Amino acid sequence: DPERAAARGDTFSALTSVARALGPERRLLGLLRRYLRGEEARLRDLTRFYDKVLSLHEDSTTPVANPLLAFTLIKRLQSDWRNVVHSLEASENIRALKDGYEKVEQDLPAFEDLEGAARALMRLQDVYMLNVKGLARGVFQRVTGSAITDLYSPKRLFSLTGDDCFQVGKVAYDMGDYYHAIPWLEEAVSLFRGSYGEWKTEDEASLEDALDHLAFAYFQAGNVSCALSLSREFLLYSPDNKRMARNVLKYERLLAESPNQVVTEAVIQRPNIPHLQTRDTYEGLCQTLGSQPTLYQIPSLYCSYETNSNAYLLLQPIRKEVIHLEPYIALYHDFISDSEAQKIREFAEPWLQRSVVASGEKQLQVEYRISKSAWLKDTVDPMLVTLNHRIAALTGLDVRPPYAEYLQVVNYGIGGHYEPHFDHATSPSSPLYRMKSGNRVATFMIYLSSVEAGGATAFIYANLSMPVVKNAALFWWNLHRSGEGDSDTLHAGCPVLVGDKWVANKWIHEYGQEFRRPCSSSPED
Ligand SMILES: O=C(O)CCC(=O)C(=O)O
Ligand SMILES: [Fe+2]
Repeated sequence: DPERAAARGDTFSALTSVARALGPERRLLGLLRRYLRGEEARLRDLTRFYDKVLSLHEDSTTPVANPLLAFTLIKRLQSDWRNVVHSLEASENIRALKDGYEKVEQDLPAFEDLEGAARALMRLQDVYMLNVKGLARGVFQRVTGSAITDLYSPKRLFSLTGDDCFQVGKVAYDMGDYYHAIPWLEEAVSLFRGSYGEWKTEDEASLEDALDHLAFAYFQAGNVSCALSLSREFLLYSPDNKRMARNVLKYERLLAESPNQVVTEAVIQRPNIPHLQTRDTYEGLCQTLGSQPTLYQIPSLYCSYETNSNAYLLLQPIRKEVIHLEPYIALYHDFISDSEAQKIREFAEPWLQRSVVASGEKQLQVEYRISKSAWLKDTVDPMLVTLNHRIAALTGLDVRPPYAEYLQVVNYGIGGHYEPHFDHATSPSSPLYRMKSGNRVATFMIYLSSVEAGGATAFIYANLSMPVVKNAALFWWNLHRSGEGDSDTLHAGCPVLVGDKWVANKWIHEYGQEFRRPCSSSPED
């Protein structure tokens, strides 16, 4: 049933699924409201009984002289107090809350979602060079040396609690990633210190937990002196903890054996995923958000109204901006209308599934592509046929099946991204060839939404990144005229910092285009 909520563990990978998780939370709010009302009424009634009995005791006249008062004293002690003490009201209230929770439970995000969301925060921290302290305070600032740049200014600051930061740090800690664990646990410790003694029912962790994890993370990262001072602080709060006492002795011994440990603070390397050789270039492009002014000074790049001598386009020309020449990349402004974009998002929504990438003959879910996607056949709505005509008119290419794929609609998740990749197949066993219409000669990608920050489309070797332009479409050739893949088309969808990013891909294949894009034996074309 496509209308069902996202599969458990798959909430974080599309913002529309995250938004859908507001539903179960609203139900939980309703349950808690009823519970609170019930408990308030119960406590009000108990207070009334308490006040009534207390006032009898505070009365200066001897209460037992009056037979009515004497009777009620006996009755209270024989019956009223028992009813008060053994009241089932409290457990009935909590039972209703728990039963309600159990009904909602199957629709709640799973632990994998928490992990995915935590990793998203760390990704944003890395790619946009955000500092954790700022993030925890709710600001999105890039800090490089002494320069601070606001990447996004929220209308209302939303800050994280010590327990929130602890959970992010814990995800990194459990993966042995102390590079990320340390700043998040540092923040957790500092926030917990600031609110020590304030009990919060919803918290999973305490100052002691944060100190314990941070001390061990520092030890693992080679910083014994920090490990030692945090462990000592832990013992102030839990002096009876034998394990921590042993750790303190161990750290003291280590420092006595090699005292230079005190000064040489080990520098921890950020964990690097080996598949990404181009990380620095890629992240640089994501940060500059497409502001490459030199680009627009090249005279061969131009703006024009594309008509292609096509009757449709003569009536309604579309503004084309050539962004780059080798590889050729063009942006078509206002390719679709707001309502068309909205309709496409709505058609796709019920069918969205975690995006996959081709790996050999297989399709895999991977950390380097965080989104959900759906394929929309042209039969879903006549509007999609109109869209194909428009693409064909603009590009001069045949986009009728099987010369092009169905429209792939993509919704990115929290910190959603698609790391540098090629759209065309680079292996002869790729599932792309199942269509029997050759490789993906061109990409026509439509921006179906705007984003508040991040989410640019970066072309690694062309050294440019295209900020999301709502309703615009980006076109590029993936293959040289020879049919050879153009390695300069390596591109990526940068992590979405703030916003709900949607794109739609129309991948156009080689076959069917023979007379529209004549081939060439020159590898440069
Ligand atoms: O989202 C983007 O900006 C790029 C998406 C992309 O490259 C893809 O879906 O293949
Ligand atoms: Fe792509």
